[in-house]
Amino acid sequence: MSQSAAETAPASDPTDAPPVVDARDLVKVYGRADSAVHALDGVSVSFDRGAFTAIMGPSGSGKSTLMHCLAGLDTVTSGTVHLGRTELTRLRDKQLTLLRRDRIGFIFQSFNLLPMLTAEQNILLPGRIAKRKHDPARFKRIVDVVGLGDRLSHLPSALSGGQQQRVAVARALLGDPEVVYADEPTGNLDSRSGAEVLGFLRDSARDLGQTVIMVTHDPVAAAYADRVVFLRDGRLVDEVHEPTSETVLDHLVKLES
Ligand SMILES: Nc1ncnc2c1ncn2[C@@H]1O[C@H](COP(=O)(O)OP(=O)(O)OP(=O)(O)O)[C@@H](O)[C@H]1O
Repeated sequence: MSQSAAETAPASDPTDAPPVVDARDLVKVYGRADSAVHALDGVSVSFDRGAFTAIMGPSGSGKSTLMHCLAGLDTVTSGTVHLGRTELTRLRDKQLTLLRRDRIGFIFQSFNLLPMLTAEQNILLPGRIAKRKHDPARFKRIVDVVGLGDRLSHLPSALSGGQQQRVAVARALLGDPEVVYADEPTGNLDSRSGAEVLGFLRDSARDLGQTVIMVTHDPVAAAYADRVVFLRDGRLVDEVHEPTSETVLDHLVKLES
């Protein structure tokens, strides 16, 4: 780069930015000796800021294990996981709990809302537990984006499945986490509500620079991502950029054959 170009380059050139999440040579073995299962068998993968990535593969290929190891929900047998500059795989349980609370957002298939709290209280709960002040402008923006404005005082039981998952999405996004992990986020939703939730995840990546990593079985859901990585037998075997449901399905069929 010439000197003048270097002088005018933005202070944080995204091409220089380290990945938000970086996994190197991950191995996860469950059980011992004869009953040992190599759920992850040397996986190296990284995820850039603002990227929406889907993890796919046949049943038992290691998708959930990979996500749990990336998110510090499970320990690895060997290998490293970094979140930014922090090596998760070196942290003790208490430090991991704080890291998950403060730096990671989670969205689960079963929504995981507290039934006695309103939608608004559910969205604000992680911040209250962490004794973090929330940014009212961000709260309003996220609630508007996910279309919950007139439902905030409702209990989860008075909300549809799609609305409950939107509460979970808003809850995951509010604290401005470095990464959001979504585990089959549309598994319990009809196709229209599922499409809405996936649209919010895609928009949060594009508009808010949110890094999103999603495990899914559904090629239609994966097509909302920027990139799909494929696992088979605990190994990363393929990836597709700018996926469509057809290209994802083609790859899955090849993997299963
Ligand atoms: N706690 C555990 N103890 C023993 N084996 C396990 C455990 N968790 C997962 N496994 C095994 O590890 C392998 C990978 O499982 P994992 O759940 O990660 O796959 P997956 O791709 O998410 O599967 P699915 O699509 O069916 O949810 C499988 O062989 C599974 O049986």
